[in-house]
Amino acid sequence: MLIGKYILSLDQGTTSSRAVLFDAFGGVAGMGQKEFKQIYPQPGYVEHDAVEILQTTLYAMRQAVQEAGITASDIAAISITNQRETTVAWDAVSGIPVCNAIVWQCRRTAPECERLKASGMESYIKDTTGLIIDPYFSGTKMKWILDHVPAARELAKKDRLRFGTIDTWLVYSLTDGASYVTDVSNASRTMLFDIRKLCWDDTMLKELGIPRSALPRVVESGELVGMCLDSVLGEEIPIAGMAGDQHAALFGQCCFGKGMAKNTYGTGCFVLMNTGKAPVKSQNGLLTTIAWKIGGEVTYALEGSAFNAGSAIQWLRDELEIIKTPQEADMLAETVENTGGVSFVPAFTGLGAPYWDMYARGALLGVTRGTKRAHLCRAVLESIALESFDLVKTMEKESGICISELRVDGGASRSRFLMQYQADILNTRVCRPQCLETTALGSAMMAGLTVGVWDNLEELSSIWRENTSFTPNYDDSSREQDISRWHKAVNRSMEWAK
Ligand SMILES: Nc1ncnc2c1ncn2[C@@H]1O[C@H](COP(=O)(O)OP(=O)(O)O)[C@@H](O)[C@H]1O
Ligand SMILES: O=P(O)(O)OC[C@H](O)CO
Repeated sequence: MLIGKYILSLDQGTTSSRAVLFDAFGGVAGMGQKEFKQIYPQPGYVEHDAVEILQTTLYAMRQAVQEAGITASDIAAISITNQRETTVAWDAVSGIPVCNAIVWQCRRTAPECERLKASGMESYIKDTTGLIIDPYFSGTKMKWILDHVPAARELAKKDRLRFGTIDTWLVYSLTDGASYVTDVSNASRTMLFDIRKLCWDDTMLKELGIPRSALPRVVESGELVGMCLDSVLGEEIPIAGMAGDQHAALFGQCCFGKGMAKNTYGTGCFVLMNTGKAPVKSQNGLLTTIAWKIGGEVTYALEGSAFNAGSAIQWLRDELEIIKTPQEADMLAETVENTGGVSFVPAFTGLGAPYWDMYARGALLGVTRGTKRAHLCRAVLESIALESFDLVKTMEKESGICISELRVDGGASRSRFLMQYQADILNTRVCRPQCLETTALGSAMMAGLTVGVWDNLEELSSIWRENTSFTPNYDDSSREQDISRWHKAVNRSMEWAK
């Protein structure tokens, strides 16, 4: 352990850019955070401004360092973890994006996905990339940009177009174009990457018309990839770790052993299970993905993804304006004994695992004249636990492993009501660690291993500490009733936008 040095972990999420400064004991020495605009140009479309993502990241980095009262020379390395699949396209010469980033939640490429399904590519895509055909992944987003943004096509002709997920965009910008890289975990979310051979897949590139020159070099999750410019924090700092946020969270929860799983409650909910050194092909609507590659060794994971979770709480706050803060939803939910028969399905942008319905849309059912906002808040919070129930049960069925303890993190895991209901509905212990910035911590751990702040996984495991445990306290018949009503509601929401 290298005491006295810090890792600056950049966690670029769907709703905010964060920077967390960790010390060698995994303690948080400083933090910066800034929300940015969510752009909804039309129903089903979600965009971000990539320049705003960079600016908010720079702001958060400086804020974290200032809060800790340290200087750049105290920072051993920077690590990057990011919302995955969100796709940026830019000009290699100017470094300027050609359009807004297309966010992972965006449904605009549903027609292209229909075409891929009709062309009989489904099983090839599943075998090669581990993924299911859905607008979620970056490949069809890149094709959409090439098809609809004339500047992108022009740049592609001149070999000047650069595509990237957010990790790539940030490293490129922080190194002034010197490093054009992505890590294996992010690459495995593009639908263009062969997760066994660990290279871009020519068949998929050809199928979607993506030029090879417009894709980054693929690196390990813990690797020295470049130097962050001295103009950012006053001195050059090595960038030594990169991973998709859900993969970093699995690492930060110290799920190093086969069969260990976590659920992250951010904008969406993502259950990942470490499946060891070989990819497991899912028969039940889960994704096969690369967890990380460290020290030359690849670890694989199974993933269940739900697209909307914390975003439903934000919807109560920002669109319905019936709460002022997420905490208020929690408080209101506790004031009623149940939802009063109300069910909510947060399918704002379709349904992910295990349903994979790109045409599902949000549903609010069972509303009566007596329905109060407290019932609605409770129904929204319960829906997050119920969709996670589907993910966990599918994971158990697929892996044959019973998840006896669910490690949780992410913004919405702060909700006491949600965590207790999660334990109740799963009939499983839910365990929340001391550090809820698990994504940032996991990414810091990857970089820390690279630069020698930590020496091995055992040392990292000693950093992880449980903070709160939620034990199930619900009777079987109520549990069964809630689950069956949830599935009835999910069925009503399906294919709504078709
Ligand atoms: N105290 C809280 N109770 C419930 N939900 C919360 C609370 N604090 C934050 N959230 C939810 O957490 C989400 C943000 O979590 P975060 O992990 O930062 O997500 P992301 O990385 O997707 O931006 C928001 O959608 C918000 O609704
Ligand atoms: O921003 P988050 O934390 O909800 O994570 C988004 C996921 O990476 C999308 O795949």
